[in-house]
Amino acid sequence: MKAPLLSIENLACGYHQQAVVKDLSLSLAAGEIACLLGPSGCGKTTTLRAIAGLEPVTAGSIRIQDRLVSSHHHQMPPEQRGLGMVFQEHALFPHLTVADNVAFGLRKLPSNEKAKRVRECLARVRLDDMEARYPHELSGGQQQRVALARALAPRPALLLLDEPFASLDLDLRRQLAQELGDILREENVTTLMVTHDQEEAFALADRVGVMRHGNLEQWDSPYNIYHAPANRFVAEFAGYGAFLRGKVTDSHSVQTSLGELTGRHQDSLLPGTEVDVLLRPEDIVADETASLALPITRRQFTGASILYHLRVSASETLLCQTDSHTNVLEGDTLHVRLGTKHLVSFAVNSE
Ligand SMILES: Nc1ncnc2c1ncn2[C@@H]1O[C@H](COP(=O)(O)OP(=O)(O)OP(=O)(O)O)[C@@H](O)[C@H]1O
Repeated sequence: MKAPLLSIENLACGYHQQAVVKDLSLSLAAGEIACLLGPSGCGKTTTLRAIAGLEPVTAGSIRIQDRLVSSHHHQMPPEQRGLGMVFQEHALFPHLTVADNVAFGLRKLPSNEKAKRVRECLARVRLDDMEARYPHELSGGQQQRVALARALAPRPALLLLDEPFASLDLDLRRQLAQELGDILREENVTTLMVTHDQEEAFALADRVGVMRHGNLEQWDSPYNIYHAPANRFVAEFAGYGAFLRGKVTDSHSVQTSLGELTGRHQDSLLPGTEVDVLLRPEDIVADETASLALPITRRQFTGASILYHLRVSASETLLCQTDSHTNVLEGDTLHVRLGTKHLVSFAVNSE
């Protein structure tokens, strides 16, 4: 089997004797795009900084292209790791033009090749007409594109992006995130990116890592993170959803207050086990002919769809997503049926 481009084994690192990243292992194949997600302070940036060689490692190892770059006993300097980086506050050189900023990492190339690569990278990020401008003459989004072009120019083995669009407004962020996917795939550059935005991660990544308290809870495809979450934390963190209490009846069903839910269980749970079943908004289907009618406690109109919060009991609320023409108002009831295709259930009180 081909060696992964990035391989991290049992990584631990932190600050001032305090462990921030604990026993983290993952691998990334060449050309793959991966996103790290997780609540603020869970160690995403620290992981990226350790890969970049900016933080020492207290245990475990990091390999890039099968070369050991970090372990407790060995730390290769950042500039020898073959990385491109765009970090949150990654300032461009203010006294250099856009073209000179992008050319910065290409000092070893002959000048005609350098100029060609600069033009190519600026075209990739759609800034080909801005070569002569200075950073202060660009918008925030354009500056981030230049930072990306600069990081891509030397054809890094691995690109590390730490919330590159965090400072931009939501519309621009979404647009750039979409373009970023195209740019990365055209350049065929292996990428590890930190983001707060789960939708951005799902849209962009081949692989998503969900972190909590310095641990990597799951490293998987976006589909599996969403539909087969490893635990309750991942289920709640990645995407909308609600839990409904029930009791396992057999390998294909759970009895709940709303009737029997059927589908294959993700894990083997013994009959009689009390569980919380994860129901995503698309598992609850609005259907005027359905006999089940639940009161609407909240209605979130997003333009393309509406997310209804439906009261099941004092402690249970379900979410139902419909197209935005379903014009039922808060306080009314919505007729729904349960449309689960598989069961994601966690034993009550499980982590
Ligand atoms: N230079 C530092 N010195 C000491 N502690 C630090 C330092 N940098 C980060 N930390 C601490 O390490 C923990 C992890 O921080 P990190 O920046 O990796 O989190 P994160 O998941 O990237 O968070 P965010 O999403 O808010 O950027 C936090 O508790 C933070 O306070």
